[in-house]
Amino acid sequence: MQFASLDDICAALRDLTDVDQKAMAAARARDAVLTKPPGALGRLEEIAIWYCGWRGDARPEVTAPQIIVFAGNHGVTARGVSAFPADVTEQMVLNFQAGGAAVNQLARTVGARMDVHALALDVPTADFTEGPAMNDAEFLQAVQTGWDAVDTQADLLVTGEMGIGNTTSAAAIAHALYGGQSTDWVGRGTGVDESGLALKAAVVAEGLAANPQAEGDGLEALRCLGGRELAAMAGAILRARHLRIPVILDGFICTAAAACLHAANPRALGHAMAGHKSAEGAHQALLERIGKAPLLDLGMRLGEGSGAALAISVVKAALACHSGMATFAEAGVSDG
Ligand SMILES: Cc1cc2ncn([C@H]3O[C@H](COP(=O)(O)O)[C@@H](O)[C@H]3O)c2cc1C
Ligand SMILES: O=C(O)c1cccnc1
Repeated sequence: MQFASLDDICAALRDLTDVDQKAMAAARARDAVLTKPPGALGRLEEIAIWYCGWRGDARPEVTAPQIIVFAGNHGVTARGVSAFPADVTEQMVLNFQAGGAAVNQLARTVGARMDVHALALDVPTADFTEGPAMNDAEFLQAVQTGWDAVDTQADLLVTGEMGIGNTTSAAAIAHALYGGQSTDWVGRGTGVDESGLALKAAVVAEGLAANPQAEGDGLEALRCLGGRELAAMAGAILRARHLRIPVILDGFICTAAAACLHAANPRALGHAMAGHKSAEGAHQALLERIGKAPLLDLGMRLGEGSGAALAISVVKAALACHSGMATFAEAGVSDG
């Protein structure tokens, strides 16, 4: 798929594959005869059945998870919204490539392949308090990068991001999609103080005033208030849907990108689970808006795909139990 216009993205959001009901029913039937009291594996059972449905296989394993980290720079950093300088985006890309970031260690721990895509780091997006962050061509190219980055052979996908200033971008998207006050959606990000938080809220309000077309419109919110790495995450999540690859969402920024797809089509995130609840203040509220309950709550607030990377181990474990356990009949255990 080549995205030549915003209409092409709308079409990809409309024509969605769906879960395989037969595989899901078979998985549910298998779950009911495994050697455990009914429901005793809690959410692991729900995860396994959901995964089987998307993979079209009643007894799969997770063997090829992929983590993709997208990086982009944000013009809005000129407003002083981050505790760190914008140069850190590129420096962290080098760190990812050298294997030194937190997400590298988590990827290795859970046996995931990791790819890094730096998107035009030398061309930051426009400051969204002055108009759209990206023009159509820039936006389409970023979405395309995400779409193309997904390994068609992957069986689980995590999208992560690096982009100094992007918690402000994510807050602006949430505010555009769900209203309320800008103060409802801003958080500490890399660690701004009280006055930094107030500045972020003012910048988010200005961003919405400068981009009224973003209000309630998923793709316009992503183009006008997002960044290249957010657009790429959305492109990758949408591609995964077309390939029936289940997705684990990461923290506040990843969830904001995903929420843009959800706003465009409420069915768009059926193949996605929330990996964790970030300590970024508004993440829980954002997850509620897209109807997702997080798997983990470890006080993490890093981004990079780190929380979702860790949650790969939960999904792997759920499928190891579902596909590896003996049934009552096989094990000769009385089924009550
Ligand atoms: C060394 C370092 C590594 C990171 N890895 C992810 N982020 C996270 O922090 C940034 C968002 O916070 P803000 O909006 O306050 O700039 C993003 O790049 C996010 O991925 C990092 C931030 C830093 C400083
Ligand atoms: O929730 C996140 O992903 C997050 C929070 C703060 C800073 N960076 C990322």
